[in-house]
Parts: sequence; structure tokens; C-alpha cells
Amino acid sequence: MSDESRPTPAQTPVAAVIPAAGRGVRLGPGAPKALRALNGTPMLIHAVRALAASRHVSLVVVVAPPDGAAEVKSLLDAHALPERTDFQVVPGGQSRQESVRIGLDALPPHYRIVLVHDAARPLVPVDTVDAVIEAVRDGAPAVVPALPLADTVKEVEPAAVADDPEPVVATPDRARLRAVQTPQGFDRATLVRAHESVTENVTDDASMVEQLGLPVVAVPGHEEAFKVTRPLDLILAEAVLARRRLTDGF
Ligand SMILES: Nc1ccn([C@@H]2O[C@H](COP(=O)(O)OP(=O)(O)OP(=O)(O)O)[C@@H](O)[C@H]2O)c(=O)n1
Ligand SMILES: C[C@](O)(CO)[C@H](O)COP(=O)(O)O
Repeated sequence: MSDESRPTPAQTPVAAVIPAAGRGVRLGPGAPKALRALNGTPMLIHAVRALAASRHVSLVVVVAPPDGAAEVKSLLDAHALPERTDFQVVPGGQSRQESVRIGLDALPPHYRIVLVHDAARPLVPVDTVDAVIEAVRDGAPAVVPALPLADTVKEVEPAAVADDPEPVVATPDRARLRAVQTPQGFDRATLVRAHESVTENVTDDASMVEQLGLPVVAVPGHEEAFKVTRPLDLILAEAVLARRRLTDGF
């Protein structure tokens, strides 16, 4: 591609990878978490719509449960989704990290900005998605949406037996801590390099970029981008949807 025809940073197309292959063990017995319903619609469909609501996102790759790719394809076909966005489904892996890597491998080469968004965060507002994209387009190699903590945090010596008392060893300064959400946004080449180089288990993608010694920046997250992890989170998510229906009409 000549320099003249190369997209400017503001036009750089954005793809989203949605890891949705988890079991949802902490949610309790039932279907894989991403396929469970929130107000009658699968959580995954809410998450896909949340990302596709951004006019900057032109491809969404859903990483389905390993044996659930056909079911996820049918779900995407059965629900109304924006026509300007392309959708693709790939079967996922044994860990979130592996599922994200599989999703990254499926991206066509011209996508140079990628978002990674948990299917388990179905209610992220589009303004949060766009804030992450804008920060990547402005040149940050990795961007996380983040919120200050409401609780005081203690570092403990983890107990060998669940529910045994745990000695507290430190109280970090809460003012310097943030709870990190998704979508996390990346320069695609940086994220690919991070996934190739970091082999130990991590809980988010940005920490792999940190391990490369590259800067990661935080932009404001949103309370409604919380992760559906335990049964109470399902109730909260349905309450948020009910409030949106009253105030926004959808
Ligand atoms: N092998 C895996 C494991 C997790 N995920 C995805 O990573 C996101 C965040 O993971 P988490 O909330 O921990 O989901 P689960 O792994 O499903 O939950 P649990 O740990 O309770 O089983 C979810 O969208 C989940 O589907 C994935 O794509 N592939
Ligand atoms: C990626 C993440 O949502 C950022 O907060 C989180 O780390 C996922 O954690 P989990 O271990 O998959 O629950």
C-alpha cells in the first residue's frame, strides 16, 4: 500500500475479539456463561451489540466455547445486529489467554487496532468503547478502562485451606489502585508480540504488554461495564437492563 492510500490513524479500522469460551464456574451449574440469558437475550449477544454499537468497530470475532461454534453462529444469525459490522466465530481454548490468541489469529491483516472484550461484560456503554479506541488512535500501544476502588484493599498471606483466617501483610494506598475492565485496546502488532512472548498465566491482556516494558494507559471505565461473575451479578445486570428500558426505551 502506498503512503497516500494508507488509512490515517483516525480511519484505522478497528476489530474486536470477544472471548466467550469460558464455562462460568463461579456462576454455578448451567450453560456456558456467555450463552446464559439476560432478560431473555444471551449475554454474548448483549456484549456483541455493545461493541458493534461503536461506529469505529467494523469486525467482531467471537471466540465460542470449544464445542459451541455452530450454536454461536446460529445465535448471531438469529439476532438483529448492525449491518455495517462483519461477524466471525472461532472455537476457543482452555484458558482466556488461549482464547484471545485464537481470536487474534483469525483477524485479517489490515486490522491494526484491536479491542479485546469479555463476553462476561455485556453492558459496557459505547462511550467507554469509543474512549478506548480514541486513546489507541492517539498513539497508546495499550489502553485499559479503569475505575477507582470503593473498598480498602489488603494484601494477605493466602490460606492453604479455603475460609481459614488469612494474615494481613499490607494495605496498599487505594488512591494508586484501579479496577480494570474491558474492552482493552491495543496496537495489534504489540498485542500479537505480547501473546507470543509471555507464556505464564495472566488475568488480562494489558499485563502482557506491561511485561514487554511498553506503556499501558488507563482511561475512565464505567460502573455498568462490570463483569458478570457470580449469581448476584446476573440480578444486577438485569436491573441495569430494566432501568435502560425505562429511561432509554431499549
Ligand atoms: N477458556 C476460556 C475462559 C474464559 N474465556 C472468557 O474470558 C472472559 C472472562 O473470563 P471469566 O469471567 O473468568 O469467565 P469464565 O472463565 O467463564 O468464568 P469462571 O472462571 O467462573 O469459570 C469471559 O468472557 C469468558 O468467556 C474464554 O474465552 N476462554
Ligand atoms: C480481563 C478482566 O476482565 C479485567 O478485569 C479480568 O482480569 C478477567 O478475569 P477472570 O480471571 O477471567 O475472571
